[in-house]
This record gives sequence, structure tokens and C-alpha cells, in this order.
Amino acid sequence: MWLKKIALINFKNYEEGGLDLSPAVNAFTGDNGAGKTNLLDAVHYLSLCKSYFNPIDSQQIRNGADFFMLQGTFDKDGSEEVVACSLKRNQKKQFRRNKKEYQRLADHIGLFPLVMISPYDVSIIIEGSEERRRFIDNVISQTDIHYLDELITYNKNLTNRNALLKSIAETGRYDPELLAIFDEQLVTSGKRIFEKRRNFMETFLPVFHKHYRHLTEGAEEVDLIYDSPLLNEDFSVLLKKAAERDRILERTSTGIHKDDLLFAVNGMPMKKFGSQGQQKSFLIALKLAQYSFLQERKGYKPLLLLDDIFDKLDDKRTRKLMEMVSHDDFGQIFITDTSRERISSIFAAIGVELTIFEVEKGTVK
Ligand SMILES: Nc1ncnc2c1ncn2[C@@H]1O[C@H](COP(=O)(O)OP(=O)(O)OP(=O)(O)O)[C@@H](O)[C@H]1O
Repeated sequence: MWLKKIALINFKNYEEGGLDLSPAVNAFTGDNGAGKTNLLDAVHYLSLCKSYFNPIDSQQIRNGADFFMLQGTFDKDGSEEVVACSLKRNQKKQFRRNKKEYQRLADHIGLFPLVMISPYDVSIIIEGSEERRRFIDNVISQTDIHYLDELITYNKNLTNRNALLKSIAETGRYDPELLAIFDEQLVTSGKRIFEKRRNFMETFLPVFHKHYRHLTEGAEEVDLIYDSPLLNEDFSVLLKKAAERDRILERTSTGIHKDDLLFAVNGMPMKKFGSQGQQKSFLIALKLAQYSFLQERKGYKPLLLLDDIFDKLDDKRTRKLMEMVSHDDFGQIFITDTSRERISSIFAAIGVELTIFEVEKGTVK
């Protein structure tokens, strides 16, 4: 699967533009703020119905315009699939595949799998556990069409249980049987998600370690551990034990919404003890493992988007990474860099052909 063409109208800093892409490595070069990352984001949008960087859809519309449109022509097993997205200000976004509009955007997720590696990914390491759960959920939902629905159900059940806890605190009326009913609903959806996350981590971990070792040639030891309250105890038992505490807190203090991933370098927490280059290498290995996982589950290659990838990596790791991703295991690649010379020489050194697009103030040559 690869993206043959993309057309943009009023998307971020692009007024109008279109590109014919290469099935191999596409590089976007240009100055800071030129619009390189915006092009990657347009590809992300077509694949996952949203921006990678900004959750507010209306902010993707070019300043001063009242709509944006994106169209991508994908090649899937030799046949063309056209994906189009448009958004008018103050209206619902429309998403079409081969001219047919989706009723549920979730039905599109996973058809054109994609992995983005960006400097913003550092939030997975330094921010709270929500970022890490978002990472796991993003990977699983691209391979499991029921997963997003299950998450929605869990979150709805969680909101209901929290509302009940609040009303118990406010009214002083506590009905243990009613709470047990809410618990049961939460347990059903929670256990399903837990099983999926645990199974995912089992497959994912060895692939992550393989990529990390390869990228860093064993320079340091890293760890990635899935942490969930449900690993130690049955969810319904956990909820019963927490009932008293939850009534005081007026919210549910245990469940898969507390899951986390623990990252370590040489036995110490990555967030505090990892250098910037080690953190970046860790994130790259995480994303390449995501790529391998998606490829294995889908049976075809996802798109790989590399934003500002050379920053903070030493020459050895940069070269190794480019060798890895240009190798046959990876399909179509999009990569941004401010320096045309740097990217040309890196790819020339490993003997890989590169199609370069020069980006300048929202136009592409
Ligand atoms: N809705 C919008 N309307 C107009 N311009 C926008 C919009 N959203 C973002 N931009 C502009 O897009 C530009 C940023 O583009 P982008 O992030 O693609 O740059 P870049 O080429 O990747 O730069 P860098 O090398 O600094 O990472 C900024 O100038 C920003 O103001």
C-alpha cells in the first residue's frame, strides 16, 4: 500500500497544491516554518481522520479560509483507492473513500495504516500516563476494529460509576447493590481491554528490543514494562477493595484507565536518567516496533513518516536508522529535513534513491 498522489486546498499554510509521490523515500526539505511537517500531517489526516499534532479540526483550515480539503490516491494491491476529507468551518467533517461517505470514521481507521515519528513524541516519555495509554490504544485500534468501541464503552461506564460515587457523596444514600451493577459493567469492558493490551504487549516487546538493539548496537540496556492494576488481581476484586476509598475520592481509583508503560535505561527511569539521544532512540524503537506490529497484523506495509528525525541523534545512530528504514522491510517513507544537502548525503552514503520536494512558504517544488 502506498500513497501515489496528494492534493491540498486551504490546509494549514497550503492554499492549493498537489504532489505525485514516490513509492520509496520522499523527502521534504525547506526552512523552518515552510510547511514540511504540515505535509506529513495531511498524510496522517487521510490515514487516521485527524491531525497528529492538533486535535482541533477547525485549526487545520488555513487562516482566513472557511474550509479545507484533502485528497489522497492510494495504491492498494495495484488498485486505486481515493480518500477525501473536507471540513467547512462550524460543520461536521466529511470523510469519503471512493466517493462513498463514512457514517463512522472508526471504519476508516486501519485501512491505510501509518506510523509517525516526530519530536513531539517525547511527550510519551515525559508526560503523564495518558500519553502512553494513547500510544498503546493508537496501535491496537489500527489492527482491531472493535477496540475503539470497547474503549468508548469503558469510558462511558467509568463516567457513570463516577457520577454514582458523586451522588452517593452528595446525598449520603449508598446502595451497595446499585454500585455492584455499575462495577459489573465496568469490569466486563475493562477486562476485555486489559486482555487486548496484555496480548499486544507480549507480541510487541521482543520486536521493540530487537529494533532498539539494532539501532544502538547494544550501547545501553533498556526496559519497557506494561503496568496495570489488573495484572495482580481480578478487576472485580480490585473494585470491591477500592469501594471505600472511591466513595471518599468520589471517583474510580482503579482500572485500566490507570494502566501505564514503564520505561527504563540501564535500570533507571528513562524520563529522569535518559539523555535526549537515548530518549529519542527509545521512541524510534517504539515506533519501529509499532510499524512491524502493524505490518505483521495487516499483511502489508504501513506508511512511515519521519519528522525532523536527525535532531539529537549522533551520526552513527542516524546512519543506522536510515539503513534500517531504507531496507526492504519498510515501504513508502516520508521524511522532513531543513537541509537538502544533509539528507542527500545521508542517503547517497547508503546508496538509497531519494525523491526530494522543496517546500517554501506553503508551496512545493
Ligand atoms: N491553520 C493555519 N493557517 C495558516 N498557517 C498555518 C496554519 N496552521 C499552521 N500554519 C503555519 O504552518 C507553519 C508551520 O509549518 P510546519 O510545521 O509544516 O513547518 P516545518 O517546515 O515543518 O518547519 P520546521 O523546520 O520548523 O519544523 C507555521 O508558519 C504555521 O504558522
